[in-house]
Amino acid sequence: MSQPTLLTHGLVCGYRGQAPLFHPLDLTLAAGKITALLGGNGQGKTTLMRTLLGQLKPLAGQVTRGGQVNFVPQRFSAAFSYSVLDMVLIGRANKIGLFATPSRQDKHAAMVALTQLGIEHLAKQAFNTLSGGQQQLVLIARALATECELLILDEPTAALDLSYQASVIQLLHRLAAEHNIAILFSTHDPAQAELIADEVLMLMGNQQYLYGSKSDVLTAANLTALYELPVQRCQVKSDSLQFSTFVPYFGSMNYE
Ligand SMILES: Nc1ncnc2c1ncn2[C@@H]1O[C@H](COP(=O)(O)OP(=O)(O)OP(=O)(O)O)[C@@H](O)[C@H]1O
Repeated sequence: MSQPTLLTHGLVCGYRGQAPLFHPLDLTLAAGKITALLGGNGQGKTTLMRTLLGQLKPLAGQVTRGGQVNFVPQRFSAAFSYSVLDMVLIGRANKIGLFATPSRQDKHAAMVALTQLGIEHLAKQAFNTLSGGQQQLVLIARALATECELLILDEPTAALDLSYQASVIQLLHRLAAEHNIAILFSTHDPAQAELIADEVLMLMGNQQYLYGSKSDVLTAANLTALYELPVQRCQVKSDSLQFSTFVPYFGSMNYE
């Protein structure tokens, strides 16, 4: 078993005066492993992530962090008109030190992160003038530049076109496999979890959740129960491709 980078024991999340979002959770995020977080709207994915990060206090239980954690939010509004390069350099603030200016090495690391996401051409542009999807890529680059041990990403592909979705999913896989980073990412797309996750946490509503290996948790039956619509596992086979994915059936209406 890889080294745990984050552990929770009996963790209960939620907001004061409201029922807990789910039953006590023992979660292990281990180096080199990817955990996908699925759940319907409002089931508590963002709340869980913010609790793991220490931004929200648990209602009960403990979170133990064993390394540097970085977070990629869904959205971020910058108070000033930073350039994209400056935004990524902010990710290295802990390495640069108070009142120091970024070194050549810091700028190189920031440019490498932008290049890994295929957006180095945006380096000089103002962050506030980018599209939502471009901003999302910059936030991922900023997290990459921190060289952290655990990366938590809130729907990192939500605003991205299919091509950038593929880049980000491949990048997450590479970060875990080659750099031994522990990754937790939330998604509404079970096909992404199927491609790269080792473990899956599925928030089912009514305080219930399923947590375990991808093969145990990410099944058509569980997804059908989660989304309350039929979801089928499909095998895609052609001369050059072979993979398994999930296809939802969007209702009984006749769309012709
Ligand atoms: N600051 C807050 N105070 C009180 N309740 C909140 C607060 N933030 C979120 N909630 C509630 O907590 C529940 C979980 O919200 P959360 O944002 O964690 O869900 P989510 O699974 O991330 O949803 P989505 O998939 O729509 O992003 C929701 O019912 C939401 O209304």
